[in-house]
This record gives sequence, structure tokens and C-alpha cells, in this order.
Amino acid sequence: MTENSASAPLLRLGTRESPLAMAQAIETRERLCAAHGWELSQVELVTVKASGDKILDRPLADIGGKALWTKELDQWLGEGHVDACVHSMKDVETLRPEVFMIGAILPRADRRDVLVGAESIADIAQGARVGTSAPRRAAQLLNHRPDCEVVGIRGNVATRLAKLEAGEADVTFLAAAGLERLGQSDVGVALDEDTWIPAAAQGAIGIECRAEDTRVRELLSAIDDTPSHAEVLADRALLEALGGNCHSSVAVDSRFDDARIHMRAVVFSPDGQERVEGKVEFAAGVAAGPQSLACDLLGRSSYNIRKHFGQPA
Ligand SMILES: NCc1[nH]cc(CCC(=O)O)c1CC(=O)O
Repeated sequence: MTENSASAPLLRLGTRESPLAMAQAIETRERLCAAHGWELSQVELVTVKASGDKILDRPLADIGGKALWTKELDQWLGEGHVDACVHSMKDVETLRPEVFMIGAILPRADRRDVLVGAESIADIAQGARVGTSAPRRAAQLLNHRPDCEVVGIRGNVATRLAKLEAGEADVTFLAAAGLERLGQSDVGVALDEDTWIPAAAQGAIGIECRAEDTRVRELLSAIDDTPSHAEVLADRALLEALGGNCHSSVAVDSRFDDARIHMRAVVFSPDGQERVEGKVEFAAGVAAGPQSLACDLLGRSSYNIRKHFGQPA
């Protein structure tokens, strides 16, 4: 083999350039190379700056939502500058362009939130300032601890920890998966999923490609993890059925077991005062499961997440 052919990329992977996004892209590259017997140099990582990383002074929900994480990468994928894009599935909007598809979901990491700055929710000091810009984390915290004050903090994991250190907030939440991927698993205390429910698809890395690109679809299918993929699709089906967006305070935990999904979900009002919880079990891939749970939750909550944001109820 000539040097030239060894270094020609077999796949160009688009990624955001934050340290966490890079760690996820590197993991994806390693899995692809292991599955196909490639050299690392044969997968090219192409970094793209996302609007979500540029605008840090306002909550994501106010400036365009989750689309700001994928807008630039979508353009690169659509135009063929990259073959696939690596995403934290938690950050990917529920409705995606039809020309794209999720080619693979990697084995899911720890889906829990980590609390930083206190040993448990009960141990948070009275009236503490809780730094988060995520509606779900804010509402869930206020539901347990209405005495706390929520202050918005944004930025990547390191920035958020620095802001906490600098006293901008007393406690904060981070995803265990993100800390793990950055080699910072020693930070904070993971919150038990029985009492503190994660975000849809938290801890899942997804790789999107063009639906028509059979070569890339085939390559990605080798690194797809069936249980993780089924859980992510289930979580996303619930969000879609709820009509939620990044303003929504929805927590959901789907567990794949023997081709079935056991799903538990909670809808909070933004102030955390209302908490409506439900469960459903269904054969993985059957949309009626998440749809019936969504109807049940919407029917029991006085706070209608769709009506509130001016979308058709
Ligand atoms: N909100 C940003 C974001 N998107 C994905 C992760 C972590 C990784 C994951 O959940 O897969 C994080 C950081 C965090 O919430 O602490």
C-alpha cells in the first residue's frame, strides 16, 4: 500500500470542537477503526464551530434552542463536506431533516446527572443558588427544594465548573457521561435515577449520516448498539408525542430489556410546583407506547407544554 492510500480518509466525521464533543468524536473514530480494521488516520475528524458554542450569555431556549448545536454540522453533512456527524443525542432536536438518519448509537454511558457542590439534594444549603440553564434540572430541583434560587449558567463543562468555583452559584448539575468522557468522574455525586430522572437520551452518542448514503450507513451499522438505539428512539418518541422542545421540563428514563422498553417519565411545570409522573412498557420500536404515555401525562397535568408555547395543543 502506498503512503497516500493509507492516509486517504475512508470517512470524514463532523464534530463540534468543545472538549466533550471532541472526546465523543474520538470514541466514535476508535470504534469505527476497531470494527473495520482501519488505521486511526483513515477517519478524519472535521471540526465545525456551532452557534450554540458562540452565544453563551443567554439561555439556549431563548436564542433558537437545540438547533443551534446542529445547524452548522447539518449544513456540512447536507452539502457533503462530511460523511457523518457525531452528536450528544440529548442535544439533538426531536424533528430532524428527512434527508438525515441516525446511522448508529454507541453503547450508552452513565445516564445520571451529577450534583456538584453538595452531597445530596437534601444537603443543599437553605436558599442556595443553583446554577443551571436546563429547564428540566431547574424544575426538578425546585420540585424537591422550592427554597432554592435558580441562576442561569451556560458554557462547556470546564467553564461551568469554573463559574461554580468563582461563586456564581453554590451548586450545579452536570451529566455523569460528560464528566466520564472528560476523565473527571471524581467530580460531584451521581443522583439516583429513582428520585432524579435524566433528560431524554442523556449519555447517548449518536452518529447521523445522509439517508441515501448506503456506504456510510453500512459502515455505521457495525458500531450501532441495539439496546442504546432502542432507548434513544423511545425517549425521542416521547418528546415528539409530548410536543416538547428545549423549553420543556421533561425527564424520561427508558430501559431496554429483552426487546421491550420500560419507560418512566415526568413532566414538570417550569417552577417545579407540578410534577406528573407515569410509566409504560412496550415492545421496542412500537410508537403507540410513548404516545399513550404522552397522552396520559398531558391529560393529568394542568400545565400544557404545547399550549404554553403557542404550538397547536
Ligand atoms: N447540555 C450540554 C450537554 N450535552 C450533553 C452533555 C453530556 C453528555 C451526554 O449527556 O451525553 C452535556 C453536558 C451536561 O449536561 O452536563
